[in-house]
Parts: sequence; C-alpha cells; structure tokens
Amino acid sequence: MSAAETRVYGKRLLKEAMPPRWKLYLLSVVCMLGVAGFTSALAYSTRLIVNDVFVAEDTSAAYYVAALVVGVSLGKSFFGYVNSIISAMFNRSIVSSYQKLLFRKLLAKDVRQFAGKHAAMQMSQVKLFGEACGKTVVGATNKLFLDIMVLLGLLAVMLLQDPLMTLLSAVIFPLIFFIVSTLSNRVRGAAGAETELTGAYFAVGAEAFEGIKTVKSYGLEKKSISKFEEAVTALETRLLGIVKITSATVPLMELLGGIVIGVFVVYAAWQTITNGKTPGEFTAFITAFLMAYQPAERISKTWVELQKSLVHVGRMFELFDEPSDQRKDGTKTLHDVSPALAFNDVSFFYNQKSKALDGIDFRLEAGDWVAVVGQSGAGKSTLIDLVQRFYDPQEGCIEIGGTDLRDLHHQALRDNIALISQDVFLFDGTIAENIRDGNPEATDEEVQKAALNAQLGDFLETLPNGLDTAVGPNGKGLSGGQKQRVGIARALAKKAKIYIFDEATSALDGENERKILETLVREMADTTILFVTHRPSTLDYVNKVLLLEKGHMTALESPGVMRATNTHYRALFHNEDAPQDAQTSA
Ligand SMILES: Nc1ncnc2c1ncn2[C@@H]1O[C@H](COP(=O)(O)OP(=O)(O)OP(=O)(O)O)[C@@H](O)[C@H]1O
Repeated sequence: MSAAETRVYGKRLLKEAMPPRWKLYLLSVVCMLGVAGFTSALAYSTRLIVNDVFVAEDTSAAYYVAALVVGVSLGKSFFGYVNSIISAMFNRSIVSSYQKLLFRKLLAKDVRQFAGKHAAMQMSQVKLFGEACGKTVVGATNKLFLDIMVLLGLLAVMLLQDPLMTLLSAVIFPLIFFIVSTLSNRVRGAAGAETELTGAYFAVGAEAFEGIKTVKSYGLEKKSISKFEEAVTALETRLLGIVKITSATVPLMELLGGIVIGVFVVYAAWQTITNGKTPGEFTAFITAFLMAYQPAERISKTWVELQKSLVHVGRMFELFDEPSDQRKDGTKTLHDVSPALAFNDVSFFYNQKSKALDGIDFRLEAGDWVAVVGQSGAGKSTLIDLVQRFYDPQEGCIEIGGTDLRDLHHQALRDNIALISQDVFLFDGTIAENIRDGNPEATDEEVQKAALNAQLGDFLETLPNGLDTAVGPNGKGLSGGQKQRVGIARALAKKAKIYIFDEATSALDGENERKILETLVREMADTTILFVTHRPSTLDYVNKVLLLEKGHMTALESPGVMRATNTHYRALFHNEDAPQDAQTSA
C-alpha cells in the first residue's frame, strides 16, 4: 500500500472517529497544552537555578526557585496523568467501536465470500484492524500532537536563550525527515504481510484444537505442532523485522543529537568565554535541547509505527468498501403466498469448466415432500444452496410462489426457509436459547412444543435443568443425535414455509427418526419439504423423488414409480448393481 493511499485512509479514519469524541478530545488538548507549557517552564527554570541561585550566590532565591520547580513539576505530572487516562479511554473506545463495526460488516458478507477462509482468520482481522484504528487515531491526535507541542515549547525556550544556535540545530531536521521517510516506506512494506501471518497463526492453532479427536486418534500431534511452529516462526520473523525498523529511529536520532551537542559545547564555551554569555543561558539552552530530544525521538518513532497501523486501517477500509453482497436485493415478500417451488431451466457452475447443475426444470406444489437423491457430487447440496440463494444460477430462474428469488427481499427468503443440516451448529448457550434462535418471538410453550416434536422429551427429563441446560461450544456437551434434534427443534420453532433437511437425521436412531417424521406428517402437511438423503427410511414419507445424476435431473417421480422403473434409483437405495453409465461414488 502506497504512502498516498495510507494517507487517504488515515484521513478517512480521523474524519469518522473524531467528531463523536470531540468533547473528550478537547479535554485532552487542554492537558497536552498543559504538559507542553510546564515542560518548557521546567527547562527555563534551570536558567533561574544557575543564574539566580549559583551565579548570584543567593541562598534566599533558592527557596522560591525550588518552590517554582516543584510547582512546575506538579503541573506537568497532573496534566500528563489526566492525558494518559484520556488517551487510553480514547484508544479503547475506538478499538471497540471498529471491532464491532468490522464484525458486523464481515457477517453481512454473503456466503461465497467466506469460501476457503478460516474463521480464525476473520477474527484475527477483527482484532488486528480494530487495534490499528485505536493506534492510528491516538498516535496521530494524541502522541504526535503532544510531542509536537512539547517540542515547540522547548524550541521557544532555546530561541529565547540563543537564536543562532537554535537555527543551527535545526539543520538536523531535513536529515531526520530523510531517515523517517526511509524507515516508514520499509515498515509499510512489512506490515502488509503481518495480517496474513497473524491469521495463519490463529487458523493453524484453532484447526488443531477444533479437530482434537482426529489429531489424537491419527497421532497427528507432530504434524499440528510443526505447522503451528512454522506459523509462529514466520510471524515472529516478520514482527522482528518490523521492530528492527521501528527501533532504528531511536539510535539514529540519538546519534544526530550527540553531534549537535558536541558542536554546541564548543560554540557555548567560545560564547561564554569571549562574548560574556551567562552560564544560566547555556544551561537552559542545553537542558531544553536535551529535553527536546525525547519528544523528537518519539515523534519519529510514532510516525514510523503509524505507517504499520495505517496499512491495517487501509486493509479494513478496503474490506468495508467491498460490496457485502454483489447481488441486487429484491423488495417482494412472501406474505400469503403458497410455498410452491419451481426451478425453470436452471444451470449453475462454480467454474467455467463444468456445470454443477445443468438445465434443472421442475415445479413442486405446497405440501410436496421431495427426496433429493443422487450419488456423491451429483449436485444435491448445490441445488439446496440455490434455493437459499447462497448463489444465483447463471441460467434460468428459481421461483417461490411464482416470485423469482432475485425479486424477493433477502429477509423474506430467510424467514420462509429453514435448513437443518447434517453438521448442526449450536451456539454456546442453553437448549432453549438455541431453539429460540429459530424464532426469537417464540413463547416458552412454543419452545417446549418444538423440543417435544423433535423427540427431545426423554432426553430433557434426564437433565436437572431441562431446556435451560447449557450445550457448550457448538453443542459439544451433547451427543451427535441430541445435537441434531436440537437443530430440528430450532427449525420447527421457525415455522417456515419451506424446509430443507440435509441429511438432518443421519445421527438419529431409526425410532427417533420415525417419530420425528411422523410428527412432521401431522404438523406440516402444507409445507414444502426437501430431504437430501441417503437413508431409505426417509423415502417412506415423501411423495416425490428427484434424482440427480452428474448435475442433470433424470427423474422426478413417486418412490413407487422410481422403484419400479429406475435402475439408478434402485442402485442407490436397494443395493442393486448400478447400470453401466452410472458414475462411481466419490
Ligand atoms: N465451492 C465449490 N467450488 C467448486 N466446485 C464445487 C463447490 N462445491 C461443489 N462443487 C462441485 O460441484 C459438484 C456438485 O457438488 P455438490 O456438493 O452439490 O454435490 P452433492 O450431490 O451434494 O455431493 P455429496 O452427496 O457428496 O454431498 C461437484 O462436482 C463438486 O465437486
């Protein structure tokens, strides 16, 4: 990212982040001016110490000068303390608000934009970019501002003591500028890769813990450790590279300062001896110079560090600016519409080479229960992803109740479709909370009913807290079958018009599956249901079977007709040999 680009992003951040916090910032400016004023006064007081007390040999002056020094130090400390608190508040408030905003923006992106990205990667971006916003704003408006104020105050003290020498010391500024801009360019280059490396560090670590059972049972500890160590080393090398660059500012500045002091000592000796300059003036100048040295060092260091944060801020704004969903959202709703589902000559491909679905054409009426079947890779998951509009088909259109999905408001679609997938995801909360995720308005009775319909009754009776039992992260406290039933209860609570059961009963025993399906028959006669299934038992409950082969729909018939006439179907469900042209199961 170029310096010009980072500048644009930096300005944009300041424009967004400063106005809502202007009152706090005003208070901080008062404190910074206080610190700068008292720091300059402290440097100036050395002139009084040397001239009024030591040169004049006046002991009584020592009292008022001492009182003055104590008073000035007190003022500097007070304003410094209040300013540190304000800048910490400022930092936290900006970090939190941008982390919240970034999380929202990421979550609003459509499913395709997450393909191939690790969840830990997303979270590391939220953390890193949010912190970079805090560092940028506090660095630019507080750290830099404060040090510049202090530097200007001390320069004023130096000017008062010796204007010529002050101007001579200013020749180091172009040198400082050159050093700082060289280091800044190098930091910007190095900072870009830090985001990816931090993401990889979290992703590799999280992967090992998420798959801990696989790691243990296949003895993959060594592989996981070596992958993690590689990620840590790569991150460490990169971070060290950045530290080497940012840390170079301080010694380089010290070297320049040392040269100036050396020149000044010779000049001051000559001035004091030949031109009658007072030792107090010499002391005040050198003190102001030495004190100015620290803020000048900090300014260059802060500036170089800012470049790194600005690269992260830039990355964050690039993410903000990417449209969350490139597809247009419709405006229509599905009120009072029957959930007839139609695919009109639909084709879809993930990549140009081969179509995952080719010319799919069918119409299902409200109340149709359809088993979507086919060999692995035939296109079943793609078909249900299209129904949920995770993707749009490149050819043809899909309609619910006669309305093209592209004309529907996305919320209308979400409200009317419930998906229960094989790998049910549960949030870390109670069973009741997870069921209520299907319908936040559901009453306690409705939650209870959904749980009973999903055959959770017997299980709940064994739990001291019943529905209020915590399920653990992603339902890790439940068995696979219990988790699936909570997922089914959540979908039932939603009262959608179209249900998609994607191998949703795969972890259930035959009896529980049968009871759930019988409940569905009672409660959901008018609902359109798609079952993606490999289980013959489910076929007893459907009135149609949609057979997919290599992306083509080759049949849509009742299970009876399919069994009597379709050899591919019999090969899939009734253990007959597949016909010659059937593809091999993946
Ligand atoms: N995200 C993707 N990117 C590229 N190709 C994909 C993607 N997802 C699926 N495919 C390809 O699309 C085709 C259909 O895949 P799909 O997952 O829909 O099949 P499926 O019938 O659900 O298989 P299974 O029963 O194994 O889940 C396959 O050839 C698959 O390799």
